[in-house]
Amino acid sequence: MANPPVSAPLYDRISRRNNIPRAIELIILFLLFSLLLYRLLSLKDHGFTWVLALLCESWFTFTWVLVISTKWNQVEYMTYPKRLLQRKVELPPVDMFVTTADPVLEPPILTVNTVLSLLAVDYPADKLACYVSDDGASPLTFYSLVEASKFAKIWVPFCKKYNVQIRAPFRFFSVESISPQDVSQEFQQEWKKMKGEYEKLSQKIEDASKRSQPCELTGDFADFSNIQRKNHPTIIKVIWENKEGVSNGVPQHVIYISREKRPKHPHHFKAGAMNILTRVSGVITNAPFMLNLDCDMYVNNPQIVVHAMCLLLGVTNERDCAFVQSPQIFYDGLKDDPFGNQMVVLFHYMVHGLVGIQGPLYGGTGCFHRRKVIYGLSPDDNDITRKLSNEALLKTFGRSLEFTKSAAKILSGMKTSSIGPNNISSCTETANQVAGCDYEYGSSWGREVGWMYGSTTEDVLTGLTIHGRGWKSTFCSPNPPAFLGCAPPGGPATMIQQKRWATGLLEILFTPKNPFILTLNGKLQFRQCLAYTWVILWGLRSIPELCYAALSAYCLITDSHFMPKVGEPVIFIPIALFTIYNLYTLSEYLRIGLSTRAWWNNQRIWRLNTMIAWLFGVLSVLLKLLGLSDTVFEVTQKDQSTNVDDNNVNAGRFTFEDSPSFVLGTTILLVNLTALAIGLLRFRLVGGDGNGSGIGEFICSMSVVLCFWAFLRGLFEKGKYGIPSSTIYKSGALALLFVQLCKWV
Ligand SMILES: O=c1ccn([C@@H]2O[C@H](COP(=O)(O)OP(=O)(O)O[C@H]3O[C@H](CO)[C@@H](O)[C@H](O)[C@H]3O)[C@@H](O)[C@H]2O)c(=O)[nH]1
Ligand SMILES: [Mn+2]
Repeated sequence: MANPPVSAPLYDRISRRNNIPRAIELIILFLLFSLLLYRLLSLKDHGFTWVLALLCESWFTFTWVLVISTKWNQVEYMTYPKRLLQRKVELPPVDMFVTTADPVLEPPILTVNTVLSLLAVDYPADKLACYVSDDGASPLTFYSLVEASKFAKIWVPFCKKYNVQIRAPFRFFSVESISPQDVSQEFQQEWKKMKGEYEKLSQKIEDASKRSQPCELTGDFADFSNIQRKNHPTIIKVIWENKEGVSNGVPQHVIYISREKRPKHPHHFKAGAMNILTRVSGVITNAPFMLNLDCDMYVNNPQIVVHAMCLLLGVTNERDCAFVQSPQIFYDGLKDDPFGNQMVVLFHYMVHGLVGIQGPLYGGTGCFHRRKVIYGLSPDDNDITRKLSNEALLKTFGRSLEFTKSAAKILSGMKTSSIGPNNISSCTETANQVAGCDYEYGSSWGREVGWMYGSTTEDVLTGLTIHGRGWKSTFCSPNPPAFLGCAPPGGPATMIQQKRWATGLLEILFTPKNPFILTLNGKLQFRQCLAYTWVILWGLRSIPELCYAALSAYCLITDSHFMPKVGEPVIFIPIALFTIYNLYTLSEYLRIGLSTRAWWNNQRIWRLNTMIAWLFGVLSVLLKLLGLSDTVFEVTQKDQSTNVDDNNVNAGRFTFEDSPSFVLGTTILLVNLTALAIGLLRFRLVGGDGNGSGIGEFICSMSVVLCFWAFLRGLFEKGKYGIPSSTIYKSGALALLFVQLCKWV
């Protein structure tokens, strides 16, 4: 095949055809409106149940409008890295960031693998630097990285020589667990050697983690002695510095940062860590592009940096590409997604819909940023010079002259072709200064520049701010997938994560950067605003869903109804809605090759997430608004492999613990079980007179019970798969209370 001309585009933007889904979505909307109309017209003949049902259904309809708008034009990007390489242009430098926060919840071997996979990407090594932020201030993490960097010196050349695809060794050796047969003798030998070396490395880290200290805290480790995790000075360590230029294709620098922490200073969780990474790298390498990864997400496609560059460099107008987001895809996903945390469908339809509006949300990991965008630039900033005055720079970026100089370079678009000072130690003093916990006071960090503060989903807030300034973003989903991460392993961990998301998203509503303000006063597009609204109101959806679940139970208990009766022709509306909606969501799964089982699991788990985790999210935002407690970023537990547990047999099973979330869940289940029992008993004794509860209420309560199937099983199980008896007692009492209340009302 002839080479494409040098002017061939670096990417294509392709619209998906989705006329049939659109039509079905509109039918569902029509049915929803009909239901609302019916409620309104018959409101005066019914009591508060009707009003409550009307309110809930209005909210569902509102949500559905947001969904339709978001999914309307779905767009994909195709990138052509070969064309970029053919152009023989000089590729720009990239600073790569990794965040980790807790050596127990986030085993260092994971961080090590993420870093190794980054160091081995296919990109000119002299353009790359890697910075690791450790909010755990853990000597174990530092030790692991030091050991890993030694291994990197053989691992990176090995990957590049044989062009291996998976460059995170733990995956490479588990996917290809036996030495490959159909390859050269030489490769087989090196493969064995490499496997041995990697095993040594993991053993070292494993052993170190069992000791109270990984090694003696002297020399390079002295900074870690006598420190507390939440109270210590900045620790910056140059793990690896390539003074004599690049050798063996290993990137220039690997730098470890544990920012200063003091009990009285807010540290803003991950957003704070990202800002420190930005500033420290700013004074050292100051690359115009930055890639950020969570510690639990490794590079799965070594070409990804070049793919991203196709977009970042390929757009004719920079405003079309403030950042390049890759999808979150997870390795070792359990079959049929029992915890509903792989989010494949969400990404496939909703996110691609966003891609067709103003671009995907920033997802916190797997994202390439333009540094100048992070520095607060707008696409049509005309008065750059005003921003570049010394005074303005110091006010915005803080008191470090060196840093403001580096920021000025970025803002004025000065090219930095290769990176770094030749000697990092010359800038460690500045680096320490900008990593200090009082550095940001009086500056614009977290408000106008950098990662934004005020939400535990700093990613969405930061992306929203960028879109609000009029930038667009792009999506990069090459094959094989760019990055693979690990999903929370099990019931409680998923709940914690969902709760944090709902909290953080709702917090955004109460910041000056909420999507409505940014649409009115800023440059957020209207439909992008609707999409953001859909996301940030996740938590609030818990209330109508809970009311709806309670409503059907209430009706069964009191022999009343909130659905049309069987005799009425309008019963057709809810039945059609229920059927079409479920078939439609099922088809979304089947169309992308997922199973019916996966659909079923996801439908159920998302009801649980909504009713339980999101409600607690709403509560924590309420407590914050009332000034009673602040929201925190609870780090999710990571396992290297999600199915080491009990040899896979129990891998997908829900686990429980004694926490308010599970009390709520168990209560909902018990209430609906009781209601069904009461309803059935009455039906058998007195028969239906057509005025009390009917098929509609039964179906609703049955669906709730089906959604809470995991809890139903949990009632009868022991150990971690069983609901603790204390939880059952509390829920039982609450359920009884509910039944009594129903009778009194
Ligand atoms: O004080 C903190 C807390 C967390 N982290 C890091 O933040 C990342 C994400 O934390 P994790 O517990 O894995 O949360 P997830 O819910 O899995 O993260 C998703 O949601 C977050 C909040 O929306 C985003 O920041 C993440 O990128 C996105 O993957 C990890 O690398 C942590 O080490 C810090 O650096 N400092
Ligand atoms: Mn994570």
